[in-house]
Amino acid sequence: MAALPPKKKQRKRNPARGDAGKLDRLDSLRWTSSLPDADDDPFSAFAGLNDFEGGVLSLEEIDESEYGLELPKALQRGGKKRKTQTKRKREESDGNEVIGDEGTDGETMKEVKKNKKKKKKKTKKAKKPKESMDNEEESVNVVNTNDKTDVEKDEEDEVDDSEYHAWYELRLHPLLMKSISRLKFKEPTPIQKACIPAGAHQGKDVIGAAETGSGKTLAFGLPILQRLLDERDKFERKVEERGQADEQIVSEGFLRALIITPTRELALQVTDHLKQVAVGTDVKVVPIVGGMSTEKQERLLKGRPEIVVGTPGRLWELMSGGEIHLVELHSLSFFVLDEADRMIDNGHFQELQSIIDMLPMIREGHAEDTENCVTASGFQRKKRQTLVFSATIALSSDFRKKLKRGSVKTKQDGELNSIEALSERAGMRSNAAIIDLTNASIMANNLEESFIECKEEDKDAYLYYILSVHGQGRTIVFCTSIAALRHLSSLMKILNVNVWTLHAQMQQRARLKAIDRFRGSDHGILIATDVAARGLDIPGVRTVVHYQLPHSAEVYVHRSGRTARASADGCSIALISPKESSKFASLCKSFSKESFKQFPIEASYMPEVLKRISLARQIDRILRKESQADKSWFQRNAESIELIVDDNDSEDERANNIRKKKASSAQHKKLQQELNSLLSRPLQPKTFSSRYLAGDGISPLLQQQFEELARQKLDNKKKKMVVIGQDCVEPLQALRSSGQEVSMDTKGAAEKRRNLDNLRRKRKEDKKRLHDQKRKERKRLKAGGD
Ligand SMILES: Nc1ncnc2c1ncn2[C@@H]1O[C@H](COP(=O)(O)OP(=O)(O)OP(=O)(O)O)[C@@H](O)[C@H]1O
Repeated sequence: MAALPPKKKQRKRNPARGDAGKLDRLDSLRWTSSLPDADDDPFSAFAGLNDFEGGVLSLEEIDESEYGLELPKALQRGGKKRKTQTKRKREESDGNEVIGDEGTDGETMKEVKKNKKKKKKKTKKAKKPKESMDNEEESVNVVNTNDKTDVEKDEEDEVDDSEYHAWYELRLHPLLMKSISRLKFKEPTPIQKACIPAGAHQGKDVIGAAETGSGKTLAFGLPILQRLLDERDKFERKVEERGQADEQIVSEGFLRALIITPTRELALQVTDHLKQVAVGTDVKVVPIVGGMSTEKQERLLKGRPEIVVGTPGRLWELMSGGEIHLVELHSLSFFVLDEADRMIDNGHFQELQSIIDMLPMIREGHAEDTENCVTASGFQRKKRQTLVFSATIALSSDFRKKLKRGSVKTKQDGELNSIEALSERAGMRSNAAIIDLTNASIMANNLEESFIECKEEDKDAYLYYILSVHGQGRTIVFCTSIAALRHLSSLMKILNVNVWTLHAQMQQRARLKAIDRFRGSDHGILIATDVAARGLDIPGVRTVVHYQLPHSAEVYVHRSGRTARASADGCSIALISPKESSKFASLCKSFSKESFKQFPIEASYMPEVLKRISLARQIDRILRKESQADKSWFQRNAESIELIVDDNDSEDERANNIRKKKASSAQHKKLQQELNSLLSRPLQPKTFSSRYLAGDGISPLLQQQFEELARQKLDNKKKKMVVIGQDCVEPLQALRSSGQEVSMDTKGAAEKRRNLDNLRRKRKEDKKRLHDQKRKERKRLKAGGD
């Protein structure tokens, strides 16, 4: 085991330098005062709050091969030294001299083409010897061995380079351009366009804010890869010029970029995304997250990956244990906080703070302190860059000034309580590029938001309506508490609605499997807590349902942002109970929204929906009771095998329990039969008539469905009855065709909320006064008695 991490170095405040700029928006969106009381929420809303880093999980090993985390074979056998990459890299990069700052736009793409041809020839040649490749060669590249087939496949696809001209001005390395064209990203997204020059070519720190799904991962990922490839090429040129190979330095592989994300799933996704872009390069990307075996991760780190993506908990566990690759940070060139505000949000960022304190100190205008460095190359000793990204970052308007003065405030006990304090502590410089591309509403442009006002107890029915009438495309249903999630998933299963669940108390393997299965199902339904709110990038999510409102506007933004990603569209539906209405109004106020679309409900479906829900709830109750009864059965059996269990039931009580169980089983059977008969026929409006296709007061949606039905009936007279609504109209379409804009009385709601807060405060003060009075009285009586 390596030695403990070096002691924290004392930091100097950065001297003021550079232009002062102001960021005059992004006020905090929080509505913390509205945190619901436990009794506000039938599912005890706080149960799911502790989602950070996955909550309490057993560290069951996940199946590494399923997530591309397997170790190189040579390492599995005990860790052989990495073969020098320089030569191989040089072969691959032959003719790639026109790169980075030195290349011109046109030349960069020409190089890609030229290399493609060369590569084609080489791949053909290389194919045979591959089988006889020695183990050392295999160990060199975890990514490349798998990736070569991708590259080969890609090369067979003819890509019209002219389609990618929008990327030219970003002057990316030819190998990166190759990946971009393979991924068919025709042009950089605005945040990529803005961040890549600052991060990749000007070596600046960057704070980036842009809407969800806008490509922020590559906005920080491409600058990292660009700089690594650039440095490598320059180094190789130098070596060639000198005529001697100082390969020791480069081939040893220090940690160059440390990317921290708030959740494990996000870390794995970011790793995957970067690997896709790093195809064909030697750069290795490794995820370090909880839920995997620590030993295996340590072996993974023996491969000396240049980029590590991880969650704070596991990273700090390994760092504080002296894991050599993670504590040799003198060559670290990038420190990245993805979804940075989430790290602040949650009170448990002690580990993150400790990690930041391990980073070598940066003095403005100097290379970082490298007095303890052993072999860092001159190229690697450049300044470390700090990149901080999120869709919802709140910065004070004078943040840049504060950075210059070094006066960003931390809490009194030295805890980092803001993204600003965190950034400064990580070494952010005052000339950082602050790029805020969020619009006034912060929401993604292609997202249609809507709401349904309903009683708390009717939420299940409305959700069932959405899923069964409009069950098109993937849907994510967000709950605030795990209790609500469990209730919902059980109910939906009883109703034969196939759902997957994701929450922090699940084992890591199950969490990843749920995501994988959801990803693999075109009309899948995922019921999740806020552990899935941030960063998850699953294509084809058409609808997000907020079954319970989240505790902050930021979380609402991130949840909704699981749909309408990249250039796709999508819709969100918030189910609002009377108790949540003032919270919802605050939300509208946060986004300066004066009106909101009401999701159209075809009321004539509801009697049937409610009937099914009522049966399902009764069955659910019986099942719960039965599982309780099963526990006492278990206790009885435990006794028979001499297991000591607490059981004070008398014989009579036991007999009684068995009788009850039998009775409830019979009732269960009856209810299930009734439900099955309802479920066996399609859900249809009560007023539906197969003979008359018109009626007064029907909604545009129903009208549209009737017309569709009429068309189909005409087409094929023998055809069976068409199911209205099902498989017809997805939520976004229904919303667009018949959603009504409703103006929000944000002032009235704010007033109501203030009154409620005042009332609560007054009650609390009265209680305290009464308590004090009683205490004094007791004291006085006691003194009198003495
Ligand atoms: N230039 C591009 N052109 C087209 N698609 C892109 C481009 N860059 C990234 N994407 C794709 O857009 C999707 C969203 O990207 P990404 O996950 O990085 O968004 P994000 O801004 O980080 O979102 P969030 O804030 O929710 O975490 C991904 O599927 C990614 O592959």
